[in-house]
Amino acid sequence: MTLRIAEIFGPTIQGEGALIGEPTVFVRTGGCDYRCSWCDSLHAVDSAHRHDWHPMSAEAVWDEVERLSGGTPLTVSLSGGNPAIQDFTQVMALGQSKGYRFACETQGSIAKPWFGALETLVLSPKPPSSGETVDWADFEDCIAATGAKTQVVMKIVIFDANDYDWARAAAGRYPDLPLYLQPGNPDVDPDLPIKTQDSLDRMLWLVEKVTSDGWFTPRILPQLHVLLWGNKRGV
Ligand SMILES: C[S@@+](CC[C@H](N)C(=O)[O-])C[C@H]1O[C@@H](n2cnc3c(N)ncnc32)[C@H](O)[C@@H]1O
Ligand SMILES: Nc1nc2[nH]cc(C(=O)O)c2c(=O)[nH]1
Ligand code: SF4
Ligand SMILES: [Mg+2]
Repeated sequence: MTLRIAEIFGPTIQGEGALIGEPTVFVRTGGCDYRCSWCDSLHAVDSAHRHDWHPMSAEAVWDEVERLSGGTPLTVSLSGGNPAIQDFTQVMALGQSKGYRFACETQGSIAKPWFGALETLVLSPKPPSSGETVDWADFEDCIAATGAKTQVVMKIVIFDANDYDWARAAAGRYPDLPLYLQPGNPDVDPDLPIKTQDSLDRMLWLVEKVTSDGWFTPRILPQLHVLLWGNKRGV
């Protein structure tokens, strides 16, 4: 079984959501069934970049994760693109036999049996500003594919008031899923610096909106890696 890999990098810290701050190695797959207008990882989505994606065996992926982590077990973050297009059964079996844990970031459009072996499944349904439309039946198939030990969380990116209203309705559908809100980053060019004050202003806007509405369910977090490194790749 060959995997299409855009990049493997780390150790870094998880910059988003439930596991923020946790040391991790990222495995980023190539290819996505979505085309979000504001995607910050187009190098792993757009087929114009497919020549930079590497076909790798599960063993080769695992060897690289082990090398980067110096053989010390940590949480491996599967992201992309949409990692759910591919089959991580073997990579996870190799890692878990050595005490590594696995988290996966996906939009929730494709369910896979290997979700059942994940420690953490981060579902990030896409709000209207993305230009995509969520199929909630597919989303629920993803939840149903997880196992008893899998922590399932929802992380929603918010660019504007319309996204915010949409997130409230989406959260209402899944009251049992821990919810994380993350302000959208409109400046995703890896060659340009981010506007830090603008990022903080978007974060503040979101915090003030949630608190003034008395909506006390979500946690609001920035993309910590973007604040630290901007849009640099491989961190
Ligand atoms: C690049 S995606 C890859 C995984 C999967 N395709 C997904 O969207 O969940 C990883 C995370 O980055 C978020 N993201 C992508 N572009 C973003 C942006 N411009 N600002 C904030 N978050 C963004 C996504 O919503 C997702 O939670
Ligand atoms: N440090 C760091 N944290 C992240 N959390 C989600 C990421 C992603 O692109 O999936 C990401 C990433 O690319 N880097
Ligand atoms: S689903 Fe994720 S990887 Fe795919 S285009 Fe949207 S943000 Fe990018
Ligand atoms: Mg990212």
